[in-house]
Amino acid sequence: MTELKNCPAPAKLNLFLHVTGRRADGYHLLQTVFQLIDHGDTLHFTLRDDATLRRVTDLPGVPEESDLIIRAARLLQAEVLRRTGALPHGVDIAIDKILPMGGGVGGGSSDAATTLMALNRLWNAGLSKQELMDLGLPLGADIPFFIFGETAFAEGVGEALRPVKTPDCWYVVIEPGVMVPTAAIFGSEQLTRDTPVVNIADFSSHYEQSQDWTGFGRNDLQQVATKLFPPVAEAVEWLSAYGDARMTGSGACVFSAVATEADADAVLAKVPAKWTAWKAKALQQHPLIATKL
Ligand SMILES: C[C@@](CO)(OP(=O)(O)O)[C@H](O)COP(=O)(O)OP(=O)(O)OC[C@H]1O[C@@H](n2ccc(N)nc2=O)[C@H](O)[C@@H]1O
Ligand SMILES: Nc1ncnc2c1ncn2[C@@H]1O[C@H](COP(=O)(O)OP(=O)(O)O)[C@@H](O)[C@H]1O
Repeated sequence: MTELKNCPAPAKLNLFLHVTGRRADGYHLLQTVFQLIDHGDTLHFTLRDDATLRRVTDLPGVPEESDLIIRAARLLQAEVLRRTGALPHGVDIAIDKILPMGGGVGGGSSDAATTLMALNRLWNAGLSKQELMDLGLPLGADIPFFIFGETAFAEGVGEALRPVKTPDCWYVVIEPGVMVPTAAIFGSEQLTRDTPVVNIADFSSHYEQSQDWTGFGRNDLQQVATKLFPPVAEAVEWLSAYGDARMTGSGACVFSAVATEADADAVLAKVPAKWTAWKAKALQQHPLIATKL
């Protein structure tokens, strides 16, 4: 095999996100549910004759060397060299980028996760799922989740994962048009860091009992993000007229659950033209799992 085309890198939504404490190194302890959705980037990998790793698509604002795709590929290439004593082939990586950057939908992390899974296969590197997750974690806390490959209840900084069943619904997602820097949100003095710990059963029973689409818990990062970035507050306020609108991750995207695709279309038809908005269906599994990558 010399190429892998059309590899999906789906987005995630944080259905709730609680900050429950802080580690000694300053990183925040979280509880969250990562929901996979059927909207994302697409990556294409072609082996090269030399050992060079290249991104062949321009991504404005993200230099090739700092792209998480290239950084992930480099990490795996070094790991293969360490294990086998031989440097694997280089690769050209093209990306159809549709996910907003700094949107809280995990685009960069998902791109990196798909890269690790695809190159593990192309290079016959033979790393286990857990080994790939461990390799990806230093690049970004969301990367292990995308490799885990199932909608999950997460703890720690997001790396302690358990599969969880979530509603089989649709989501309307609004991009408020700003990029929210994650560090600024976690670094804010206004952030509350003491939300009581919940159980996975609390989350599951919420959806068994609720008759509407009100979400479980809340996003503790939302209050800080909406104060610092008024367009996020505006999007939450607008979408709240149609359901329980909340921010995903550290923002900026805002989402609301609806029962059907037709319900999503009805809301999308009313979204003000100044915002980009889209619909997505909840997924229980990463689409790459079905292709046995
Ligand atoms: C908030 C979440 C929720 O899924 O996702 P996004 O909204 O970014 O997609 C993640 O926890 C994002 O984790 P990660 O992707 O590692 O964040 P980065 O952008 O690398 O972190 C930038 C900075 O935020 C702080 N940070 C990040 C994560 C965390 N649990 N505690 C922190 O204090 C650290 O200071 C870190 O240096
Ligand atoms: N392949 C990539 N796609 C998107 N962003 C990337 C990528 N590689 C590096 N980045 C950097 O990571 C930052 C966070 O991007 P992203 O993961 O899309 O947002 P979020 O973490 O809010 O979901 C971006 O601002 C960008 O500078």
